[in-house]
Amino acid sequence: MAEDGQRFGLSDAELAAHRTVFAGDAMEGQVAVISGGAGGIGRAVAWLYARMGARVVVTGRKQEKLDALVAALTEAGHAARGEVLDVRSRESVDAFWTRVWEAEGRVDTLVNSAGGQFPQAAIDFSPKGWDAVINTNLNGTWHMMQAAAQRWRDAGKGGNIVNIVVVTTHGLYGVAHTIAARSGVIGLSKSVAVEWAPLGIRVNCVAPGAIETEGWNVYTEAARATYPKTNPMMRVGSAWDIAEACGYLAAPSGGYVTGEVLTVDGGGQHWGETWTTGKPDYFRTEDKA
Ligand SMILES: CCCCCCC/C=C/C(=O)SCCNC(=O)CCNC(=O)[C@H](O)C(C)(C)COP(=O)(O)OP(=O)(O)OC[C@H]1O[C@@H](n2cnc3c(N)ncnc32)[C@H](O)[C@@H]1OP(=O)(O)O
Ligand SMILES: NC(=O)C1=CN([C@@H]2O[C@H](COP(=O)(O)OP(=O)(O)OC[C@H]3O[C@@H](n4cnc5c(N)ncnc54)[C@H](OP(=O)(O)O)[C@@H]3O)[C@@H](O)[C@H]2O)C=CC1
Repeated sequence: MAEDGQRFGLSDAELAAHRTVFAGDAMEGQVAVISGGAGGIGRAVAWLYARMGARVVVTGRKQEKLDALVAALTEAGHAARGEVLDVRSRESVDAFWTRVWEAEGRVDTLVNSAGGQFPQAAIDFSPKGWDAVINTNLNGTWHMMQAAAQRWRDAGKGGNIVNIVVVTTHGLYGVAHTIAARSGVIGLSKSVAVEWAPLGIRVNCVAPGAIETEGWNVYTEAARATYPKTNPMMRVGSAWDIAEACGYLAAPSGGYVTGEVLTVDGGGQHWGETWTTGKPDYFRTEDKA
């Protein structure tokens, strides 16, 4: 957590009222599972999907965060429940999917938003730190994807998966572990989009740019202050920007889209610099002219 313990992102009240282009029945009668569902992006997805008519099942490691979100959604008249789940444990993931299927009778959409990393020069990564990031972001995402796909195959009915990743088109300084993990998720998603098409399963990724959420507490204030300048729009995005991309992919609007990476970064992959650990002198070419 940052020294200042600052709060970032949208509140439940804001997410409940945020303007949306999606119809209130776009996901009517459907069930959506959202890992990391009480985090900044996952929470926005949960609110949007609930407002589109879906029953939402949110998971994460912290019971109190899930309870608060479920209470807010329920109070607003939406169907929601939360379950503690560490996506790194394959055993827990399988047990979770068995319970959800028994309780809900179906799942239509899985959004993998559980994830994260810490900023550090790659040369200093400890084996434990590397494993934490790879196990959470690559293995955890895979556990959820495969467990969902197996249930869809066994039920003879498809579904769709949205994996929240990171923009991997160029080196992102200070987070090489996560670029390795997310590149794996993107490659995996493209491969299984093909393998699982006969099962009626679509698999896509959303790659956010700098999106203001509580997850930003892991970065220094100085690094965060540069995030608006990482893209040609010269501003950060909100979790709602990512939620609406997930809405497009899960609803019938995304019905002919699979194996795709939808980048929502204000154009940051085309212009801009991101320095999660600060810009080293070596790269300050403007001072060396
Ligand atoms: C295109 C432009 C975009 C730019 C924006 C920035 C890019 C991305 C931003 C985001 O994604 S923000 C939202 C995501 N949220 C987070 O990242 C939250 C913080 N991260 C996590 O919680 C990660 O999931 C985690 C770090 C993998 C958590 O895993 P775990 O719970 O197992 O962690 P720990 O037990 O705390 O640590 C395990 C191990 O990892 C090493 N380590 C952890 N933190 C640091 C650190 N700050 N510095 C160095 N090393 C760290 C360390 O080895 C830990 O072991 P111990 O030393 O504690 O024994
Ligand atoms: N915000 C941004 O600028 C960007 C975000 N992203 C990615 O988007 C995703 C969501 O990030 P965001 O919402 O911003 O971050 P948050 O930190 O707010 O949310 C991440 C959530 O993931 C959950 N989580 C972490 N590890 C595990 C685990 N092992 N098992 C289950 N749940 C876990 C946490 O739940 P709990 O606290 O309960 O453990 C947390 O609620 C992440 O993958 C992130 O890296 C990508 C690019 C930019």
